[in-house]
Amino acid sequence: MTETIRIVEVGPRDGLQNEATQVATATKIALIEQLIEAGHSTIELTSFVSPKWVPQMADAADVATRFRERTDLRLPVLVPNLQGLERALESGVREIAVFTAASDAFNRRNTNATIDESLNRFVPVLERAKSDGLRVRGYVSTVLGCPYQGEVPLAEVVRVSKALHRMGCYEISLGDTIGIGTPRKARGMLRAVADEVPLSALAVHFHDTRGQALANVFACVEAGVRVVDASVAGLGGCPYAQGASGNVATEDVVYALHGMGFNTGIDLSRLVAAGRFICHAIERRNGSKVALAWPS
Ligand SMILES: CC(C)(COP(=O)([O-])OP(=O)([O-])OC[C@H]1O[C@@H](n2cnc3c(N)ncnc32)[C@H](O)[C@@H]1OP(=O)([O-])[O-])[C@@H](O)C(=O)NCCC(=O)NCCSC(=O)C[C@@](C)(O)CC(=O)[O-]
Repeated sequence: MTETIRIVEVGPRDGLQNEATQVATATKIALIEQLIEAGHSTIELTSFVSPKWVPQMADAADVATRFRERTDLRLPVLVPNLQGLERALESGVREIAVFTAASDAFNRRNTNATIDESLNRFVPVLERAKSDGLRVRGYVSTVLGCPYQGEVPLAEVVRVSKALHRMGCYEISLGDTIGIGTPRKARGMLRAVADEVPLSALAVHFHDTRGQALANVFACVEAGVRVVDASVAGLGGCPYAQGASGNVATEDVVYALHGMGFNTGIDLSRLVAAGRFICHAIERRNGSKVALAWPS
C-alpha cells in the first residue's frame, strides 16, 4: 500500500507574513481556495498575533472567517496568547498552533518572552483550547541554530518539544528557522527528539536559506517523519530572523515525495498554478524549481 505523507501548507501564513507590501485579503483567500482545490488537507490560514508586531496578518479574522464552514479540512492558525485564542475562536477556528523556540534570544525577539515564559503563557491557552474542543499544534523554532545566539543545544530542542507535547500539543513542528541545518544534523536532531516524543507526533519545518531544505526533508523522511511543512512557491521568511528565506517549496517537496512513491493527495499541476497565481499577484520570484520547469 502507498504510504502517505501529510503536507502542512504554511504559505498563506509563514509565506506571506513578511511581505513588506500589504497583500489584499481577497488575494490571500483566493490563494487558499486554490490550495484547497489542489488537494491540500492541512493549510495554516493566518496568525492571530499582535498586528503591531506583524501588520501583514492584521486581517486574520477576515481570512479565517471565510473558511469557518470547511470542517472537512484542518485549517490551523497561529496563536501567541489568550488574546489571540479569543480572536481565533470568534472566527470559528478549530485548530491553533502555539509557537516558541529552543533559543531564548530568538524567542525574546519573536514574542517578547523567554522560552519558559512562553510555555507558561501557553498553559491557559491549551486549557481553554481543550475545553473548546480545539486541536493544538506546537512549533519549536531555531532547532538547528539561532540568528542571535548561534549554536542551540540539542538538549534544549528536546526539552521544549517534550514540554509542548506534555502540555497537550498533538504535533510538534521542528523549525530550522534560518535554514542553517544540513541533512545529517537535521536527522540527528529529529532522532534525538523522537527518543522523547513519539515520531508520529513530529513534523519538520525547513527554511531554504542555504539551499538545504529539500535535502533535510529527505533525510528526515528517511528517518521516518510523515508530516512535512512547506510553503507554496517557497514563499516566506520570518520577520524576526534576519535573512531567513522562505520555507522549502511545496511543489518541490511534492514532486520529490511522489517520485519516492509516497502519496500526498496533492495535484501537482494545480499546486503549480496556485504558486504562479500568488507570485504574479505579489510580484515575487517563484522559489520552486519544479514550478519553473513546469510547462506553462
Ligand atoms: C506575543 C506578542 C503578542 C507579545 O507582544 P507584547 O508587546 O509583549 O504583548 P502585550 O501583551 O504587552 O500587548 C501589547 C499590545 O499588543 C496587543 N496584543 C497582544 N496580543 C495580541 C494578539 N494576540 N492579537 C492582537 N493584539 C494583541 C495588546 O492588546 C497590546 O495592545 P495595546 O494595548 O498596545 O494597543 C507579540 O510579540 C507577537 O504578536 N509576536 C508574534 C511574532 C510573530 O508572529 N512572528 C512570526 C511567527 S513565528 C514564525 O514565523 C516561526 C515559525 C512558526 O514559522 C517556525 C519557524 O520557522 O521557526
